[in-house]
Formats: sequence, structure tokens, C-alpha cells
Amino acid sequence: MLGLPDDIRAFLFDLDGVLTQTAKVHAAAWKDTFDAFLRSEADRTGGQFVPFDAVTDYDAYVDGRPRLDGTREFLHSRGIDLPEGTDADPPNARTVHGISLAKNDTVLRMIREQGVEPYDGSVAYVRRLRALGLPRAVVSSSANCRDVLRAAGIDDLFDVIVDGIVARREGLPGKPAPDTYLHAARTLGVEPAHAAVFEDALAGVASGRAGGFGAVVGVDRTGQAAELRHHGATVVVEDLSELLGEQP
Ligand SMILES: O=P(O)(O)OC[C@H]1O[C@@H](O)[C@H](O)[C@@H](O)[C@@H]1O
Repeated sequence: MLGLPDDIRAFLFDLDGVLTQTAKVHAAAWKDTFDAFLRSEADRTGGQFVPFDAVTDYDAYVDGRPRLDGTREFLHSRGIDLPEGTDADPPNARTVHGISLAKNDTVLRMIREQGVEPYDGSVAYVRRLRALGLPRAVVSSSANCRDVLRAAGIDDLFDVIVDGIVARREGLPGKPAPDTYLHAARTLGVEPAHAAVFEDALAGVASGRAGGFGAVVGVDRTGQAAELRHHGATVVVEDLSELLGEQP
């Protein structure tokens, strides 16, 4: 079915980096936020400032994960243990919530200034699915998912949205756990073995593998095909238009 095995009947898409060109905006916002924090830590402790790497640190610790998990994972990688704090913390408070709030302010400002572009190949693929009457979901860790879909003009293309807000409400652990994808498949009434996951993040393809999905499509926007395969992609494309090209 559309470049995938014939028994695939439902299609579950990550947002940032798969449907919209926002993975690089998130990476830039994380770099801004963590570098400001790391600089102030270096000043405070007299230690060395080692900046956040927007490619390697982003891929390993932040990409695809819920916001608070990304903050915790990266800080943990640097041996930094901060108090959790709460949603009421001011942005940049020296807590997991404070850093996460600062990052959200930054990403929202960047999105407001730059706008949101979808990937044309992804939009064409999803439109073809819709024309064929095949079920489609967005499964994103982002709490800003609905706003980003709307800004990209593609919020009407999906039957189900499982985003960071739904995950929190339902108590679903975030990617790389499979739960958000499994929730979407269940809502669409399709067994995981008959559903495909589309992901650009290492944590995301790992969710697809952990959930036993019938296909895990790694979308390689940054030259990390081997890592995507290693973490669970069963097929890797650079753009979803390649899957349409495979049609007779
Ligand atoms: O901060 P948000 O918008 O809730 O998004 C959480 C995460 O959503 C994921 O889609 C991105 O890959 C991450 O970079 C981001 O941190």
C-alpha cells in the first residue's frame, strides 16, 4: 500500500521533521536555551562552558521526546541534577520546568517569526491516503502540535491527533516508549502489525519498533539513515514522495 506492505491499513505520522519543517526550529531553540543555562553554570561553578551540540546532543537526548524528558535527558548526560520545579516556575528558573519553559518561549517566538512550512512530499502522501479513505493520525510529543498543524495549513488531513497534551491527560509515557503510537492505532481500530509509523527521530523509530508496528519508516532529513535503521526503521527514505514514486 503506497510504497509499503499491502497489509498496512493505517498510517501514523510524527509531526516535527516528518510533516513540518520544524525539527530544525526546535533544535535551534534547545541550543539557545541550553547554551544560556550552561554558560551561567560555568560562571557559577568556574567550570568550562561546553555548548549543546544541535546535531549530536539533539538527536541523542532531545529529538522526539516530550519537552520535560528532553531537558532531563540532556542534563543527565552532563551529570547535572536539577530539582523538578513546577509549571508555575518562571522561565529560566534553575529547575527542569524553568529550563523547559524558557525553551518553549523561544520556540514559540521562532515559529511566530519564521512561520511553519510543511514538507510537500508528506502533504502529497497524506492527501493520497485520504483520497483512498485510509486512516491517518499524527502522533507527536509536542504540546504545540495542533497550533503547528494549523499554521502549516494541514490540520484537516488527519482523523486522530495524539500530542503532548493528550499524552499528559491519558498518562501515556513519551517516545521512545511505544504508548502514544499504540494509543493512536487503538483509536483508529487497527492492530499495530497493520499500521505504519513515520518518524525522523531516533527515539521515534525506537517507539515504532517497541510497539511491534508493521512498518517503521525512517525519514532521513539529516543524513542519519544508518542510525535510524539501527534504532528500528524497517525502511528509510529522504522524503515521502519516494514512496509515491514506487507506485505502479
Ligand atoms: O516543546 P514541545 O513543542 O511540546 O515539543 C516537545 C518535543 O516535540 C518533538 O516533536 C520534538 O522533536 C522535540 O524537539 C520537542 O522538544
